Amino acid sequence: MSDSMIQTRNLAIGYQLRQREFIAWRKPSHPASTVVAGSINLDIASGELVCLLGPNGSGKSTLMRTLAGVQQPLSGSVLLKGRDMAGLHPKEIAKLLSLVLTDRVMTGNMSVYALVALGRYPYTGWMGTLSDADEELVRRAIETTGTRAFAHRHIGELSDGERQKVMIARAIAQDTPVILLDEPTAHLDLPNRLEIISLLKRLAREEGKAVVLSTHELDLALQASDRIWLMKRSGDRVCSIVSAIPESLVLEGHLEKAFSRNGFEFDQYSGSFRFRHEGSSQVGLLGDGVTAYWTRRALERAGCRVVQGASNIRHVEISGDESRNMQWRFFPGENGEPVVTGSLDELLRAVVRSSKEKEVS
Ligand SMILES: Nc1ncnc2c1ncn2[C@@H]1O[C@H](COP(=O)(O)OP(=O)(O)OP(=O)(O)O)[C@@H](O)[C@H]1O
Repeated sequence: MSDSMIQTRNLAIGYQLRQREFIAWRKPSHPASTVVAGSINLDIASGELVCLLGPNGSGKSTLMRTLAGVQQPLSGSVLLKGRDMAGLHPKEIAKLLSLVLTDRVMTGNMSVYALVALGRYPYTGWMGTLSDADEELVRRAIETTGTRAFAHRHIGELSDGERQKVMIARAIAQDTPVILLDEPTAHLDLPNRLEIISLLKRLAREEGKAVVLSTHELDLALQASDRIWLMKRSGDRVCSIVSAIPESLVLEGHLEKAFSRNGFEFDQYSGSFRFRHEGSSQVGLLGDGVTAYWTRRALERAGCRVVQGASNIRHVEISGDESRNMQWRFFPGENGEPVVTGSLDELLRAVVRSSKEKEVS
């Protein structure tokens, strides 16, 4: 790819054993390092937003740190704009790549403006004096991230969401073609998560940045990313990474396999995991649209196995115009009188009552 920003070539990531551990464990067969993931061949181009997904402990932070040059690869290489990172001076790397970590920053007494201005350090002299152009970039980063309202405050006084935006502002002020973010949406409420993801999408689309963020938000990753890097554990506990567009990962069953747990099932239609309801009593459901969808969810939660369109068993018929005058008719079967309800709550009580009566008889 000609506008490739980061490429990895046969990269292996992980940890060298500390000398004490190495001596304690030393046997001819014992390795001197722990490989977290291997055979990693990834590529991100400018203008792309990539989400890095994977179960806890699969190695997302380790990969982020290795891509950022904060941690050495065990083997293989990382290329930044086609140049091997191992041969680049830290200042050169800082002009190409910025890293946003979630850890609480130890700069509580620093003002927001001063922290964002730190993003200009690769371009300033040892005194850190900002030129007019630097100041302008800092102001623009503050505007872009919507942090102007608290630019004069101290970092220690900010909420998690506000602080996260400031850390992103610092990365924007650093003005690098690549931005890496380790769990930028952790601890944030839904509106803040959406705001941060749409800001990152804008940076990719409008400013041509290559953005990689690690996250546990499956739904956001499926909606927002151009590509997902999914860390998958294989038999020997070393992870491998699948890189694909979100829809292919769902259709090919990779997400389901990577996060599968007993008691949960992956719904390929919504791209989300949900409780596996082992309902034994069957209930037919006649109706469609959003009301039918939530009626089905309610019946499953109450322990029913829902059979769409079946009217030859006990069943529910929905009528009404979605927003008003909704009616649920429950036919309990065996010539029982139908129960008509105007709310889902009442319907559920009628169905549960009938299930209990069936169990007793
Ligand atoms: N400093 C370290 N020394 C040795 N092993 C480490 C070190 N840091 C992390 N690990 C191990 O490396 C593996 C990957 O950890 P990492 O933090 O990269 O995973 P993660 O996918 O980011 O996890 P999470 O989703 O829980 O944040 C884990 O088994 C972890 O125990």
